[in-house]
Amino acid sequence: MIMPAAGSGQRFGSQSNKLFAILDGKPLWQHTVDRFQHRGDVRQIVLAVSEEDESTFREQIAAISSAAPIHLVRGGATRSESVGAALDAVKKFAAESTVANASAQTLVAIHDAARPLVRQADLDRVFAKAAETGAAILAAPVSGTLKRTTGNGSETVDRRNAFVALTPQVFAIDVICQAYARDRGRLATDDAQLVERTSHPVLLVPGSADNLKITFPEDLRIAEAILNECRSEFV
Ligand SMILES: Nc1ccn([C@@H]2O[C@H](COP(=O)(O)OP(=O)(O)OP(=O)(O)O)[C@@H](O)[C@H]2O)c(=O)n1
Ligand SMILES: C[C@](O)(CO)[C@H](O)COP(=O)(O)O
Repeated sequence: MIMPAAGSGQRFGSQSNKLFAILDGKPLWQHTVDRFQHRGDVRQIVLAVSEEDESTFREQIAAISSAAPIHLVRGGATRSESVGAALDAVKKFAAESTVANASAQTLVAIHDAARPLVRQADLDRVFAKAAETGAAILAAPVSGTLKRTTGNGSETVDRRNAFVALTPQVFAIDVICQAYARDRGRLATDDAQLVERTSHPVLLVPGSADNLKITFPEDLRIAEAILNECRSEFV
């Protein structure tokens, strides 16, 4: 598991990292880690964090029990740079693993630390599809009408076959490593975009729309309501 957690949370507007905001009694990032900690198919969690947040993450990690070891790496100025740094650590872990043929079997799941509400059923499906194809991501079908600005107004975008990418985005380790080796540093707002550039197909697995990314302050209140409403979906 790679969890990019080194953002500045500008749209959230708080003084500290939005991932330390309290959701249902504990920091937001810990809910996200919880979604993967107890699955049994996650061997390692690598959090990419900023220099200024590192000590706070270390303190909070020390205070929790974790089934899968949590490692910290220094994130970068963009989400892709943060993921690239974490990927270096995962490659080293896989190469040193005592599990027979670990590298070949290893899937790398990349999930925003700001998405605490991913459902176990969705995880089961995207992990299974990635194991089958080498590249699969959760994505939510577009339910509204899509518009795009034009020079003097707007136009409607055909929403058939249109999805909003979610996370986790799950890849065979050689697939994601080749993609990052080829395009690390080139602008990409998600990881699948880098894999698409290698012409490796990326399968979309329909995921729950409530797998929301905590971006704005109101998203935290929405997340609290969803968690209270259907807690059993997330354990
Ligand atoms: N340089 C960056 C930027 C983002 N992220 C992480 O990528 C995820 C998705 O990014 P986003 O929600 O955009 O977080 P921020 O970049 O912090 O938000 P903003 O764009 O509002 O500053 C978050 O878990 C964030 O911590 C990261 O690890 N490194
Ligand atoms: C990766 C992602 O969550 C997929 O929708 C999204 O692209 C992250 O974008 P952000 O601007 O870094 O939040």
